[in-house]
Amino acid sequence: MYNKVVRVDAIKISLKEVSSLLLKTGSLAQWQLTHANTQLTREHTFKTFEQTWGFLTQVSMRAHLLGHHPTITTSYNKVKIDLTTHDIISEADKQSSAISDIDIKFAKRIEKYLELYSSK
Ligand SMILES: C[C@H](O)[C@H](O)[C@H]1CNC2=NC(N)=NC(=O)C2=N1
Repeated sequence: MYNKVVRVDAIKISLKEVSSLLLKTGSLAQWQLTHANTQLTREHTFKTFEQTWGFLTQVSMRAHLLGHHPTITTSYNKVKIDLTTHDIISEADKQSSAISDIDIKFAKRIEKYLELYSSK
């Protein structure tokens, strides 16, 4: 069981590394780089409303565990998830967010959850 909460610093991931994960052969092939390459976005359509909220419940519980909270947009059986790390100031243009190791870790976990649901 988890009996301690440890705060870890997010580590910025290079655009090159992120892009390699998004390739057709990459583990995040279904994700997109958005918002001027500061966010990872995944869209999915579920067969039913119940499946949608079963999935979102898993995501919300994991977000709470990680202390890392995606922006979630949902309508009936459609879900859009945006992941970014606000705690990193991107050197490029001092944007308020960038993609970190925690976003990659969470995105991979989300792919595992999605394997449990057949899409529409
Ligand atoms: C202090 C707090 O844990 C941090 O600000 C967390 C909160 N949740 C977060 N969620 C996301 N998506 N990005 C963050 O950088 C982030 N930071």
